[in-house]
Amino acid sequence: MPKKLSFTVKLSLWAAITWFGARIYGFRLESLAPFAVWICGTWLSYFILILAWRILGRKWFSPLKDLPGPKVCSPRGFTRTFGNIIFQNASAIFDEPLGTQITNWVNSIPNEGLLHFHGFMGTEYLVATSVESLSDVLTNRSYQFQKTSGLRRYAERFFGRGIVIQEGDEHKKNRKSFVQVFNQRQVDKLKPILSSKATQIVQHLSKKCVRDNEKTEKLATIRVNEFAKLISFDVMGIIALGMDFNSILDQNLEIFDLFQTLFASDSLKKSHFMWHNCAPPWLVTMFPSDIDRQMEFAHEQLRKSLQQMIPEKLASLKSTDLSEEDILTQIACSGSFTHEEIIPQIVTTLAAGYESTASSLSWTLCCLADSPETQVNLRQELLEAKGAKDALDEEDYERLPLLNGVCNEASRLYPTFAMTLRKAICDTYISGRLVPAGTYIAIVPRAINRAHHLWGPDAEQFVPERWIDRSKPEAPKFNATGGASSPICMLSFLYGPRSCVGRSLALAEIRRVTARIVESFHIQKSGTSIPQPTGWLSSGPPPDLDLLFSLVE
Ligand code: HEM
Repeated sequence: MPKKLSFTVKLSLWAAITWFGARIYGFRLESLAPFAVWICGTWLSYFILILAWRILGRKWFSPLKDLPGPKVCSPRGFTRTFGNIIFQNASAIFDEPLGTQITNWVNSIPNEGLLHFHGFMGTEYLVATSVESLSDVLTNRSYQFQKTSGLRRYAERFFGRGIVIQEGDEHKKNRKSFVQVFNQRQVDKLKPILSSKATQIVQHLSKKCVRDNEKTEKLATIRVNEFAKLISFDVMGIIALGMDFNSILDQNLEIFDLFQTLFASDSLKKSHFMWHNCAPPWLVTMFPSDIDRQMEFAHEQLRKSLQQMIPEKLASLKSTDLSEEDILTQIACSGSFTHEEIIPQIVTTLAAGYESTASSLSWTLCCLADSPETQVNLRQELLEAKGAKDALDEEDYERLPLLNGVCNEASRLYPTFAMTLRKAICDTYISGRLVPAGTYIAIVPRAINRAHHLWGPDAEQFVPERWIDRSKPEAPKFNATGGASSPICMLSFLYGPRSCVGRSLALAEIRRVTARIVESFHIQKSGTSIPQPTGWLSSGPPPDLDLLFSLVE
């Protein structure tokens, strides 16, 4: 079967079908109604032929058809047979919570590193499930797999052309500059700023506890995801732009709302993205929705502010001799980008870091609320490390085994980017298997992070201990792979040349805020269990989830 029908072949096919349609329906017609029947009939024939070609052709002739995979699951609300033929397992791609079906397949279908399934109109998907297949997609041949055109179009329209959606040589070149901006020395310089922000958060929470409940227990109900977003917004302001928005103190909330409009990933955004992904671009442009307008407005406002800030930053730098640590300054001074290129890079970085860090922090606090024993042990670890000091040293946060275990385990169980898709741009190989160009590869951090064959039978439970090496009981230390055979088994930040450049920074922030909160508060659930993740691209706890914070005496 040919890999791709060229445009000329498609056009000839279309012309032939139209001609046949005309022969069948058209030549005997005299009025307008039959003419409409002719048009519809022609297109229906065309549609059925393409459908049969795409669905049955791919099913019968696919070189991947012998790979194990799931049976077709019936999409809800559609007549079984018709729905099955058209949609097949497409619901696995837009699942809620994202990646749940694929996680079940990975844990229930025996395979040797690759699962295979068909999606909408017979589109072929592979799921990489072993260290070898993941290494091929994410490191060895990473530039042969690109992000989907739907995602790139969407991100470019609303965030601009930043590193997250760049491919090939353009990505390689810009990645080098980003790696320099986010290097360890740079992150180390930002750590004291993160610590002082964490202190401010705790002071604010303490006041809230007293304010909310003066008479009885000092208890406050915190809408955890909302709260984490304010923290993340303030921290992104500091690290990306060099300014503290102080939204945690109710300042600059109008800029926070712009961030929310642009970057928040809720269920409305999911349908918005699905529409942008599935409908032809001209149709999307022709019928702009309210969300389109709001996001474009927010993007424009952010762009204008950045446009104003860049020359000011560069001018102030001449006098301060490059002492500022924020990403905007660093990118502006790297000399790798023009003024116009800096803006989309910054907006994309904000998009990549804002919601993801907020969700990871929320999940860490939720997991601790669900595991009171871990909370007590962690408080103990923090108290012992602090000893007679006023506060932990910066190195303590990176060293303490349970603190690191808790943060890594929460982010393993609840990866904020639960699934991402790639498309093979040429014929290539994964685990020695030929993969034809055009095949989609589902990289599913939720499934890999919870895979029993990689993490053991307790893969779906919260076990911070797996990250602690107790081979020397008197000196337990952090185990960077969590007991898995390779670091690639923990995919929350992905792996290889397209992995998260902000990983160290995000973890440094989460550690500091978590440690300061656990030192000062007991965290309790308000319901009976931890809820399921919600959201489109990044999955966080439901927006209305409350946690109860009470002051530690
Ligand atoms: C816990 C928080 C975070 C998580 C879970 C996370 C996760 C990820 C993941 C999974 C990717 C790869 C996306 C893909 O290719 O499909 C990514 C890319 C990226 N992240 Fe993060 N991220 C976090 C925080 C941050 C922060 C704080 C920043 C910056 C301040 C940041 C900047 C970036 C950038 C620039 C990329 C694009 C890298 C590239 O394409 O080469 N991230 N992140």
